[in-house]
Amino acid sequence: MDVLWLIPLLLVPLLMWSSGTFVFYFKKCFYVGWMMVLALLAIPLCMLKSGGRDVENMRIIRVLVRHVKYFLGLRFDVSGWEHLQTEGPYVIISNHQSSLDVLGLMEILPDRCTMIAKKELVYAGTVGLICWLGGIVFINRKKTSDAKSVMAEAAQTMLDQQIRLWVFPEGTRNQKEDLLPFKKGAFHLAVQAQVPIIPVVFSSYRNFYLRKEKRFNSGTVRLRILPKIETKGMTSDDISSLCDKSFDLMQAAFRERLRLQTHEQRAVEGAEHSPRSRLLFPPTSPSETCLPRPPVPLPAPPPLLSPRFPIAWPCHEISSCLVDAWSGRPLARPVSAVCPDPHCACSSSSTCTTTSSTSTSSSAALQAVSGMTDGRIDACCSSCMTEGSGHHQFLLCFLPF
Ligand SMILES: CCCCCCCCCCCCCCC(=O)SCCNC(=O)CCNC(=O)[C@H](O)C(C)(C)COP(=O)(O)OP(=O)(O)OC[C@H]1O[C@@H](n2cnc3c(N)ncnc32)[C@H](O)[C@@H]1OP(=O)(O)O
Ligand SMILES: CCCCCCCC/C=C\CCCCCCCC(=O)OC[C@@H](O)COP(=O)(O)O
Repeated sequence: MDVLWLIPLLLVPLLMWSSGTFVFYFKKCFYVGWMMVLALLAIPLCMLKSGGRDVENMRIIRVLVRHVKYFLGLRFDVSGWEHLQTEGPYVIISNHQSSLDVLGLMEILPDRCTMIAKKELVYAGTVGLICWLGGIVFINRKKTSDAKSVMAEAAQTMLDQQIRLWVFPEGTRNQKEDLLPFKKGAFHLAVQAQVPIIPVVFSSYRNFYLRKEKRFNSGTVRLRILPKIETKGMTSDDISSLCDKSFDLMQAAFRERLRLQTHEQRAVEGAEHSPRSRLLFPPTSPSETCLPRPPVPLPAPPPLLSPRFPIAWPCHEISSCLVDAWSGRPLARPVSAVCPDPHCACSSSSTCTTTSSTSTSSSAALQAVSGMTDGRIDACCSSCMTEGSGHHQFLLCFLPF
């Protein structure tokens, strides 16, 4: 009888280990439950700090939410921080896949920034109350005229109180492999207030979170903050083109990342099916911005590295390269080199992927760099890296014969 309580204690880890569906529900319930608890904790803190509804309460909410990702096995990889360094009010727009977006949002949420949300959220228990305390602007999506006047008021408040607003212009959650057409409210808002728009693109969650298939694994979300779009001097006549421009920019970034994700996923699936498959796992967090190729020679190799692999990356990068699926041992040596591809003066990582891994020019460049002759370049990682020197580099995988 005494040991009966042990059963659920053992059952949970067992089910977590054996059933993906159980993990899905467990994590979802944990997420909702824990957010409710955190909100309960945040309510008195916000009341003490501001005495009521105030955008400054978002600071408290941001701090409280930031650790939740660790419980869910999520990582956020942010690029383009510099674009958020903009003074004064602005409108942030981002794609919207799930309530998990809140975690990414809180990773980069600037000061004095709150959101536009559907009015139903205010009834979500403690979460609803904390949303209200955080100054979230609630709109009735079913009554466009009401929503429009609330947003017009918000435009004025943004200016009067120097507030930034985060809008999900898709207007609803969307797990498709593309963005939904944008609603116009965010663009009216920005034009009415004459403030810039900062687009933020969340990478697709499909490699770790699938609602229909009931899968919720660990994974990395890439958040890409794009350069701001100015609206000064624009009028309501410009709304459609502003909306189209923002959509096109975000869709291009989303699709580009999706292509890379597909590439990575195929590589992982290949590894699972072949004992000695040679796979390429792009490094986890390289800078995504490549500088133009410098007209200067390669940087001098750092000291204390193997003379055979003079510009080898540190150990953790080896796992980004070719790995034996059974033993986990690296099959290839990662070596960085200035990309030999003449087209690689790129502004985005998609251009980098065009470099053929086994091209003679790559081989020649690698051999020139490392003096290695008894092997071949097996693959070229799909992301660009920018060294401290400003050199645009690639991670090449050298496979010894
Ligand atoms: C400690 C624990 C704490 C936990 C805390 C967690 C806190 C985090 C909370 C995170 C919140 C996340 C919430 C996410 C959501 O709720 S998403 C859903 C709500 N958001 C939206 O709907 C996005 C904004 N929607 C819009 O902007 C729409 O445009 C809307 C105003 C609602 C109107 O919608 P609709 O009619 O369906 O579409 P259109 O865009 O086509 O508009 C119709 C015509 O109206 C014109 N229009 C739109 N807005 C305006 C305006 N402000 N002023 C003037 N005219 C406007 C638009 O141009 C269309 O006309 P035309 O076709 O151009 O002639
Ligand atoms: C007693 C009430 C119980 C309510 C329980 C629900 C509480 C939710 C709790 C925790 C999640 C925390 C994050 C909340 C933010 C959710 C924002 C969100 O994602 O809203 C969806 C909305 O954008 C679009 O809605 P639809 O896709 O159109 O539908």
